[in-house]
Amino acid sequence: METVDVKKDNGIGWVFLNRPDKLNAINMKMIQELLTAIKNYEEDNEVKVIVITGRGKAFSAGADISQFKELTPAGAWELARKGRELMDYIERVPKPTIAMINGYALGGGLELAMACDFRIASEDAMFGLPEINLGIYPGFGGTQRLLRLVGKTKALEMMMTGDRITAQEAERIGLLNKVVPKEKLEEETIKFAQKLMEKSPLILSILKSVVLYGNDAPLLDGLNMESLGWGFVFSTNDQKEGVNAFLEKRKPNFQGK
Ligand SMILES: CCCCC/C=C/C(=O)SCCNC(=O)CCNC(=O)[C@H](O)C(C)(C)COP(=O)(O)OP(=O)(O)OC[C@H]1O[C@@H](n2cnc3c(N)ncnc32)[C@H](O)[C@@H]1OP(=O)(O)O
Repeated sequence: METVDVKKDNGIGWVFLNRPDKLNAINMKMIQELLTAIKNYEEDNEVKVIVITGRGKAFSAGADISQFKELTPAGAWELARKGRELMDYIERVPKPTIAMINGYALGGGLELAMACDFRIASEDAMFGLPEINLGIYPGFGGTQRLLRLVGKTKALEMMMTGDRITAQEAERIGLLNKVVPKEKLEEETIKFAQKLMEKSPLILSILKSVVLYGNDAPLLDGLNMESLGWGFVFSTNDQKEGVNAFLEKRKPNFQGK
């Protein structure tokens, strides 16, 4: 692949945005290659957790602005649609996803990070949705995802001013799970991923789909989905293993079945 590279290591499927000289700006090629990488990891039983990060000094400085110059309305719609489809796919992939944010996460770069389940950032990372300064607005799902993550007040402030915020501020408003020293970013991300890998991948995927369903549904529908899923979990071996392990005072050995 040209714009993305991948590496499998101890249950983690790493995805590297790989246009460091352009601060990993996201073009159509990268959208396609990211989708391929995620789909491959979805099918790969050795991959339990997917981590997306950037090569170089940025996670991603957003959609590639150079492609906007000649964009027709139809082309803009296609780009927005393909980008959104990618973000929606990442959000719904039935494995935990982590954005490991190693620098700027701006515009479409932040939208990509927000499509992941978790965001871990180095303390010098910077965040923002500066699209408004280009006479546009977030189009990879950011208007909706930021709203749900941090609430209307901060979401509108970030989108309407285009101002950047620090990692500390991003953590304070609920955009990040964790901020860590730069030199510990990879180590802390791996630790977090390992914690997830100790759980049942099957139950994690059911849990994820229940939570995502509830994020977009009326409360009663979400609660019903929770109860149904909760019943379904009792048809799995991992539920039996979890309960037996507790009663037998040992660590569970989940098989994802
Ligand atoms: C249709 C669907 C759209 C979906 C909605 C999403 C929209 C977007 O994401 S719009 C883009 C939003 N992002 C930005 O506005 C950030 C733009 N970049 C910057 O402001 C700066 O690059 C910086 C503050 C992030 C870093 O500044 P600095 O350290 O001085 O680095 P350079 O500006 O010299 O950048 C190095 C190199 O990278 C190119 N580049 C950076 N960002 C982008 C980008 N978003 N698109 C295209 N190219 C980008 C920059 O032009 C430099 O390239 P060279 O000039 O060839 O060295």
